[in-house]
Amino acid sequence: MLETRALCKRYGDQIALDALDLKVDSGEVVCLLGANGAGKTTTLNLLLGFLAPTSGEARVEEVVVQSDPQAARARLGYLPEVVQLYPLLSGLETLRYFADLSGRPRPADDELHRMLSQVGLQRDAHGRRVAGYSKGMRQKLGLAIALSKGARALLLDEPLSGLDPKAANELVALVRRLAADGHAVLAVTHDIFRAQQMADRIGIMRQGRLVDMLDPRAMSAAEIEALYVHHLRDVA
Ligand SMILES: Nc1ncnc2c1ncn2[C@@H]1O[C@H](COP(=O)(O)OP(=O)(O)OP(=O)(O)O)[C@@H](O)[C@H]1O
Repeated sequence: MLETRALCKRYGDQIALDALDLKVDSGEVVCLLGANGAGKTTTLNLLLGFLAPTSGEARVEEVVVQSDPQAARARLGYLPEVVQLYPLLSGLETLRYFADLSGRPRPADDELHRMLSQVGLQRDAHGRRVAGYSKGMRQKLGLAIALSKGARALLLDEPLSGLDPKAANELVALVRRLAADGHAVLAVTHDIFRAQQMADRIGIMRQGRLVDMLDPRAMSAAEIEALYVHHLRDVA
């Protein structure tokens, strides 16, 4: 569902992304770990069509992003690190607003309630103003917005940052449920422990390159961390 083929991004002499080959299938969660500047956000931005590649290509459900960025984006759900919401709207009104913005017929309120419940927002929160939502509730609402397009491919940028352990656990469980439903999820994170819980595969990036792909089912978080640190040391 998500694919990059020899994807490169250069800024002058600076290589932000170097020949990335990556595939995320339906039902799969892939987490990308990497130090600051490793190329993680560049990867997401190329898949979103926010950046043009220097060479190679990015595909969303076989649509080449650079050829048809609108069609590719229509197939993508994106959860940015900081979800921008209107504080005076309720969760339900927020979904109505984004549904209207999309230009597609707005789903009935029952369906919007179902989407909010699907991401774990309790019914009594649906009508409450977003201003009173916790960070975890905002992330869940952000995911509901992403899902309300019907997208099966999801990009998550630091989805767990700033969440307390309970909220982080809930979000991890939600991402696993979405994968079980057939979504393909690519998540960027610095959280090795949560990546181990959430991912089917963990990619380690360094200086624009994917230097390792780990199976978190076969490793403990401590073993993943040790390998990660080893890769970081290689640079120094
Ligand atoms: N507009 C730009 N002009 C020049 N260099 C850039 C630009 N955007 C990104 N870069 C460089 O590309 C490289 C990859 O950046 P990127 O933001 O993808 O890293 P990252 O892995 O997401 O880091 P972080 O964990 O800090 O978010 C970095 O060296 C960065 O300085």
